[in-house]
Amino acid sequence: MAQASIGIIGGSGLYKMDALKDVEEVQVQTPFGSPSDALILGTLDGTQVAFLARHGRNHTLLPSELPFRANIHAMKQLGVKYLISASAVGSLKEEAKPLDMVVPDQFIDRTKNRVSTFFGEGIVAHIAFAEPICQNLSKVLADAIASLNLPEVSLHRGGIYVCMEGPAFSTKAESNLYRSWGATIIGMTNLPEAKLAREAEIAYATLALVTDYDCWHPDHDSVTVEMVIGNLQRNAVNAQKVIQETVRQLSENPPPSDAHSALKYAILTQLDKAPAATKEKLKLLLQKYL
Ligand SMILES: CSC[C@H]1O[C@H](OP(=O)(O)O)[C@H](O)[C@@H]1O
Ligand SMILES: Nc1ncnc2[nH]cnc12
Repeated sequence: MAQASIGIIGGSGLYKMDALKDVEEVQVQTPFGSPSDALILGTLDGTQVAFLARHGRNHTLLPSELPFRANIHAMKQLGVKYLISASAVGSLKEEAKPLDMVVPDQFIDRTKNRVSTFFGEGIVAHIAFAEPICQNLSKVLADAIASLNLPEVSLHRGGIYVCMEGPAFSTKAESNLYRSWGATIIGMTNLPEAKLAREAEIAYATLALVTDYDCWHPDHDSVTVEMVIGNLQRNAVNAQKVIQETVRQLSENPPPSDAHSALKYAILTQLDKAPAATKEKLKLLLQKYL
């Protein structure tokens, strides 16, 4: 199978990368089922990347229905070491305006119904997640945004992404609660993905594209799908430029990442005593440690 060390997951409104060349669709099968869609392999300025539409290319999957494990496992099978997630988010702070870009560094988990580990069935692992997003990859991403000087787009380095279950948007009481916690943005997808990427020893960073002020702002209408997709489409060209520039910088100077050895001290179970079937299922993640 063709390989790519850089992966891109496109969220709501970002279902393809227009600048990809030499495109090849790959149907990847995993021990955790099928990914959200075929992965699209192609080159960006000569660098091989793998792209996946998180909700499927026709947006047919709810956040709670996303096959997060299959998506990350598929990226791992293709050799991905750096994963950039482009996602629509609501803003919980006045200064993060629609069309702005946030590169968050923390999460708060408000999901209820997500499987966010590859482990279990006889093999126990606890990854460190105090720093849930790779800071070195985030720096490359944020520097790429800054270097483009995009008109009318402010960059916010760092911030807390609240990951809610959905699919309904928040109540005003919830939105104000998250504001009182100091959170910056809200979405429904990035936290399980970041956990699984860490377990798969893939560096993960979020390019959060602000589409709305959720429902707390007295001077702005409450979020609707129309608002999210409308603003995302207005920003899609910028988002793709950012991804292209990030890929260019990563290919020239791939940074070290603690994520690349995340399982080193995380596995509790003595692997020589672990069930053979589970070892086989997790072979791709564990092979370094067997
Ligand atoms: C279409 S509005 C809500 C939807 O948009 C965000 O998706 P993604 O993170 O994949 O860009 C949000 O998380 C919800 O899934
Ligand atoms: N306000 C919001 N809440 C949750 N997910 C979102 N995605 C985009 N805007 C959002």
